[in-house]
Parts: sequence; structure tokens; C-alpha cells
Amino acid sequence: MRVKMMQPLKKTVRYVPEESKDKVISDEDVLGTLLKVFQALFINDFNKQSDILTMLPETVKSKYHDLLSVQHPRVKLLEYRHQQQNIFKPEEILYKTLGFSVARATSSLISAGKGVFVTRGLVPKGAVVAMYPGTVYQKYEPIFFQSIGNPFIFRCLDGVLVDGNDKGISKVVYRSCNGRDRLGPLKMSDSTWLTSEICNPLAVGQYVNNCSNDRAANVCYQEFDVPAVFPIELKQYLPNIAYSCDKQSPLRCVILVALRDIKQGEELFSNYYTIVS
Ligand SMILES: C[S@@+](CC[C@H](N)C(=O)[O-])C[C@H]1O[C@@H](n2cnc3c(N)ncnc32)[C@H](O)[C@@H]1O
Repeated sequence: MRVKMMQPLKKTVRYVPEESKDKVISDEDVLGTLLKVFQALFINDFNKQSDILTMLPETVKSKYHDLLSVQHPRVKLLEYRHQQQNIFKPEEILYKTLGFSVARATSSLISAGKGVFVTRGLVPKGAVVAMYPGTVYQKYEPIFFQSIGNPFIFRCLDGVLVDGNDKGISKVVYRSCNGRDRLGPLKMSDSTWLTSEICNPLAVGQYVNNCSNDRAANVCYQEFDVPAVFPIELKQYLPNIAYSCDKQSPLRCVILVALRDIKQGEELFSNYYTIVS
């Protein structure tokens, strides 16, 4: 599969070498990483999750109870919910969970706007380093107005598009879909990547700049379809939402995988024209 930035939509088919078509890491590894990070964010947010917890089955509640008592042996669940001092910033949770954090900052390239940097720790080769947030459009769904002058549209080979623009009509559409799919207190996706207070610190992948002759790609895109077994209480951290509520197809996410070890202070660079499926 491949990716293409459009300004507006162009239908260019690009060559992807046969040896590059395999996924860099398995779907199981992607799922494992997302669950690890999202579960840590959920536990860190526990004092805000009481409405959601009441809707979950006893087995799930007791799982979180057990996880909390391992991390905070002397604190009871109810007391924990009222404690503010244990709350870490999302990027600290990412660092504690995966050993690195990433964030947006002015690109090291002249006139390239913002980029994404490793702000702390080391990203090991093969790690999920970021997610590409945005509204997911099937190839037959209307995106003409959102695509005008929009460099944040990402295309998969099967024609699925992800609009990661955090401004204008794209932002309005994402917020509207996010409100539509909410089930009471249960959110089916995260919309905080549209603000400066990001809840899922991985959701910065749309700001990764393109590689060049001087700056080789150190990350690549990979598709990930969210499986039916994905825990409902963790969907609030998924930075993608379907434009139409079509229950048939799984939610498409796009993640960025490290192609080599990436050190603290390095900027991430991808190849805008290639994605592996
Ligand atoms: C998806 S956006 C990436 C985020 C962008 N840097 C920003 O701050 O909004 C793609 C745009 O970033 C800029 N860009 C990406 N890679 C670049 C590069 N290697 N050199 C110069 N500009 C680049 C181009 O303006 C491109 O249209």
C-alpha cells in the first residue's frame, strides 16, 4: 500500500517494490503497543473515568482494580479516583510505557513548518512511534471540499483516505463524527489532537515531514485495522473516526513505525509516497 499527499485529489499510481510490501511489524505487535499505551493512559486518567467504569462488566472493572492495586498497593480504588497528585502528563505516560516521547516542534528543515521530534528517550527500530490522526473516508465518500489546499490527506492503496488536517472544515467534520458516534459517556474516538492538549501523545503523525536526499526516512507508514476485540473503554484514545457510520468495515488507522533506532532530539522523516500493507 502507499501514501500520497493531495492538493487537491490527484490519482497517481506509484510503484512500490515487491520486497517493500510486507508489514514492517505484525498487527499483533501494533495492537499490543496500542493497548499498552492506552491502558496506561486510562489508568492515569482514572479519576475522570468513573462514568465509563459503571458501564463496564464486572470482569473488566476488576481487571483495572487489579492493575491499580499493583501500581498503587496502598491506595483503594475509590480513593485513587479522588487523588489528583498521581496524574502524569500524557507524554510522561508514553515515556514510562515505551521508553520515549515524541512531540511537535519547528522543523529542522528551513521553511517546512512544524515537524515531529523524539523529545525524550530512544525509539528502538520496529517501535510504533506515532499515529496518523484524522477522519477516515472510504473511496466513494465525498471529500472534495475538505481536500482543497489540504496537505494532510493520506491515501491508502485501497483508496481509503485519512484527513489529518486539524483546521477548517476538516476539523469541523472530525468533531461532528466524534459527537455522532458517542455512546453516553463512552467516546469511540479521541478529538484532542485537534487542540493543544493532546490526550493520546502518539497522535502527531500527520506533522511528520517528508524525507529528502539529505534526510533519509527513519519512519514508515503502516495500516492497522482496529479489530472487533478492541476494548470499548480504550477507544476514547483512538485518533481516527469513520466519516460514515458503516458498521461493516473495521476502523482504519495508520501508524508510523521506526525504520532504525532514533535518538533523542532527532526529527522524524517519512516517505510520503510509500506505505506498506
Ligand atoms: C503533512 S504536512 C507536514 C506538516 C507541516 N510541516 C506543517 O507544519 O504543517 C506536509 C507539508 O509540510 C511541508 N513539508 C513536508 N516535508 C517537507 C520537506 N522535506 N521540505 C519542505 N517542506 C516540507 C510541505 O509544506 C508539505 O505540504
